[in-house]
Amino acid sequence: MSAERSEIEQFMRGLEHRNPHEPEFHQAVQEIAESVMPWYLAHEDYRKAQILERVTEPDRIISFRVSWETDDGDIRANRAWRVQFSHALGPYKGGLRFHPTVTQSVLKFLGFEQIFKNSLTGLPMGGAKGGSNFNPKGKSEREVMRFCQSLMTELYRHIGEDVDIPAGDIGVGTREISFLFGHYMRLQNRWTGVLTGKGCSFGGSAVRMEATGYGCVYFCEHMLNHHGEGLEGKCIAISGSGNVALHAAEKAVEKGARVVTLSDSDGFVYVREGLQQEHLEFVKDLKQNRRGRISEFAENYRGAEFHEGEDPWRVTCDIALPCATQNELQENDAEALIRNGVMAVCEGANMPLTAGAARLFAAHNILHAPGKASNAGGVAVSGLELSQNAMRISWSHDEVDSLLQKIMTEIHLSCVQHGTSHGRVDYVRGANIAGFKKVADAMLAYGVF
Ligand SMILES: NC(=O)C1=CN([C@@H]2O[C@H](COP(=O)(O)OP(=O)(O)OC[C@H]3O[C@@H](n4cnc5c(N)ncnc54)[C@H](O)[C@@H]3O)[C@@H](O)[C@H]2O)C=CC1
Ligand SMILES: O=C(O)CCC(=O)C(=O)O
Repeated sequence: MSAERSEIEQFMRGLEHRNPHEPEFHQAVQEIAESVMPWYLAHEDYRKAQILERVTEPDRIISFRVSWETDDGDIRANRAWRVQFSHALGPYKGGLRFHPTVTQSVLKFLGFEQIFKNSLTGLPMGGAKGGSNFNPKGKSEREVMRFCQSLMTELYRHIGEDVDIPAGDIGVGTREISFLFGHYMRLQNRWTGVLTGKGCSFGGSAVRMEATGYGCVYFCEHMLNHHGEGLEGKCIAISGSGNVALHAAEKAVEKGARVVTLSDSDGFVYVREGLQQEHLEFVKDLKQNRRGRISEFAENYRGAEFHEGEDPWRVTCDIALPCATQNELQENDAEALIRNGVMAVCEGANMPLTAGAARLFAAHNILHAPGKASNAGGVAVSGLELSQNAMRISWSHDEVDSLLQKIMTEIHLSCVQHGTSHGRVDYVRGANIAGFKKVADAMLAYGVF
């Protein structure tokens, strides 16, 4: 066994022992450890300062009960967390997720990834994530409002514009951010940019809603261009039908690609001719306002097929954009995509590939952009929202979009710079080393911290 391999195994054994029953967190750390270990071992100062051991231990985890009342007057209790992982590069920053699958392990993996993603944006932001096992599906507007207000009644003590600035994620969109923000103001009696993803008429930034999906397509285009290819005419399979999936689809269609799928947890829709803007508007209204299922799209449009209980990875495509959730694309899905000729996989979601699927793509030289690089556009525009709030100004759509494009270009360059060997770019390694190095240097500069 090589020295590197045995260091990784020894490090992971210790981490698993200290953090039992947290498989998602182990997976996210293992990916970073595999990428950075050779470089880490070559730098005695980082090793001596125990950077890897310290950066995998959250600064703190706040866990609390959220009690709320249903419309029928019944009392419910959920569990919520805020994982403040690292503020080495700036105030804690990262979304809130409301979904029944939320656990401490899921939020630790997301908070950990957020440290390096935020580092890649070049903006001064640390890494955090939070959320609750609350399921918004089937809840009335008033129930969601009462839940958000109860959650903020505890969370407000732990956040602040220079301390920790939450935002949205799965199950938390503009509606939820508005309820949370309104309640924060009531509790604190002051207006401050303590959350991002706010409505544009009350301190939100232009393009924040679109930024993750648009940024993912900008990154994908750079990755293709760098390898002598382009987006125009490419067939794209997208999973999910939420904020990230729909805006990725919108930008890809605008750039002349043929987007053939969208999905939710019930199944996927397939449109051979490619989705049009009119279809995307229908799904936006369906998901954001009517809160319906993707199958309703197929019921309303001839030529759209609904595949119940399946994910979209068996359709023939050039590019796959997984934009739903973690570990949604597994080894057998990767095999099917490779068999069908996929050339690039660009992650809109956080850690949507299992480790086995990622290994298969690497072994077949398929271009693979990890979420911490390709979906960083969302948090980057959140960073720009913070700047606008601090300056009490609003930038136009075009101003923010051009800054977003610039940031995605820089992130792509960082991946190329740190991930190229023998003429091939390993985007996973490049993103991990580029993101990690800045955090490690800051920790070193702070001394014992
Ligand atoms: N909203 C943002 O700005 C950012 C989001 N992300 C990531 O993108 C992904 C999607 O987030 P959003 O679009 O914001 O959330 P959303 O709540 O708007 O949409 C989530 C989508 O994923 C699907 N989904 C969720 N759980 C699923 C499951 N178990 N099986 C199949 N489908 C499932 C839902 O049906 C929905 O279509 C997540 O991984 C999130 O962490 C990453 C960066 C920023
Ligand atoms: O905008 C933000 O602060 C966080 C976005 C997020 O949660 C993510 O990048 O996964």
